Amino acid sequence: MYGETEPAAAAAAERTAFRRAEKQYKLYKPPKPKGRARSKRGSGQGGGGGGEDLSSVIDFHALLAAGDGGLPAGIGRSELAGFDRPIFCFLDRPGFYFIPGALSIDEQCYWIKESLKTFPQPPNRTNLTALYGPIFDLLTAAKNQKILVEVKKTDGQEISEQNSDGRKIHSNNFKFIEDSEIPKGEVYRSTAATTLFRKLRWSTLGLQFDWSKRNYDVSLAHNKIPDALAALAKMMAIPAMPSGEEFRPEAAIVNYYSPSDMLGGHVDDMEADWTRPIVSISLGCKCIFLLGGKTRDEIPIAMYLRSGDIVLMAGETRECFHGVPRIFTGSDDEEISALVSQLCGEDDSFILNYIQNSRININIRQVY
Ligand SMILES: O=C(O)CCC(=O)C(=O)O
Ligand SMILES: [Fe+2]
Repeated sequence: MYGETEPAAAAAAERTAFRRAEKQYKLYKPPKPKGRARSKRGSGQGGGGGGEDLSSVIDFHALLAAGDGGLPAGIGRSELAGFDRPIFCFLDRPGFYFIPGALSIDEQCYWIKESLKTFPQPPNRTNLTALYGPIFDLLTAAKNQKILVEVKKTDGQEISEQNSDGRKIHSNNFKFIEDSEIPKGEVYRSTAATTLFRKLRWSTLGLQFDWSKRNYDVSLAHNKIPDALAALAKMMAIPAMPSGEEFRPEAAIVNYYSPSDMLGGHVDDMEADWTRPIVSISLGCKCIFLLGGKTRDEIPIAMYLRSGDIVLMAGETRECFHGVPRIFTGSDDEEISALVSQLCGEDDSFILNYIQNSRININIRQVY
C-alpha cells in the first residue's frame, strides 16, 4: 500500500482536512447493543461508540432506492444510452462516476475467486514477492495448510520442481511442504501459507508497478490483463470516456484489505493520460471511501463503497486525493450475506471465510 505520510510530516499532516477525516472514520466504532450504551460521547444521534459520526457518509444505494426525487444538493444522476445502469456523479468533481451494484452476485463471486486464486500468480507481483520471490498457488497451499519453508541449498543443488501445468516453480529456495515433511535441521525459515495469505496486501496485473519508484517498470515480466477483466473494464469505463473512444486496460492493482487496513490519501498520477478513467471495482466488505480535492486541505466527501459497486475517476478527479480509511467487517453486512449463498461449495469455505472479513479492490488503468 502507499500514500502513507512520512513520519517527519505526520504532525503537520494531522492538521489537514483530509487527515482529520481519515482519523474520524478510522476511529469510528459501531454503537454498542441496546442496554449497554454508555451515556458519554457517542451515544447521541448517529454517533458511534467512539463519538464519531457516519451521518454524512453518502450512501448511493439508499439514494438509488429513494428514487429521483431525493437527491441531495451537489449530486447528479444520469442515464446513458446503451448503458443500462444508474450512474451518480458529484457536480463539483467532474470525471467522477459511481455505478452502484454494477456487478451481479455471480460476477462478484467470480472476481473474488480470481483475485485470490489467479491474480497473485507469477509473473504478477505481490507484496510478498520481494520477501520470498515468486510464490505459485498460494491459495491452494493455504487451503491445504501447507508451510512455506526456506530450504538450505547444498552445493550444486538447484531447488526446482514442476507444478501441474509443467511450469517450473521455486527457482528461489522457498517451497510449500506439509507440516509433517519439515526436514529436521535443514530448514531455517518457515511460514504457514495461511499466514502469508493473510499478509497479501496487493498484487499487480498487466504492466507491473514498481512501488519503490512509484512508476511502471515495463522491463518486468508480465501477462496482459485477463480478457474478461479487460472486457468488463472497457464496458464500465464508457460513462467516463470521450464518446466513440475505447478504454485500453493495461495495468491493474488489486488491493486486499483486512479488518484494520486502510489506504492513506494519495493521488494516482503515474498514467500518461488523465482523461482516461481508473476503473475501480469493490468486492467483499463495505468501506468508507474519501474523495478529497486537489489539496489535502479540502474537506473530502465520504461515501460507502459496497461489494459490486464500481467507481470511475477521470479528468479533474484524477488530480484529487482519495483513500480508504475504514472497512466494515462483520456478519451483519447485507452484501456479504448475499455472497454466502453463492460461495457454498465445499471448496469455497476458505474464500468465504476470507471475504467475510476482508475487502478487495481491483483498479484498472490505461497507462499510455
Ligand atoms: O480501495 C479502493 O477503493 C481505492 C484504491 C486506490 O485508490 C488505489 O489503489 O489507488
Ligand atoms: Fe488510488
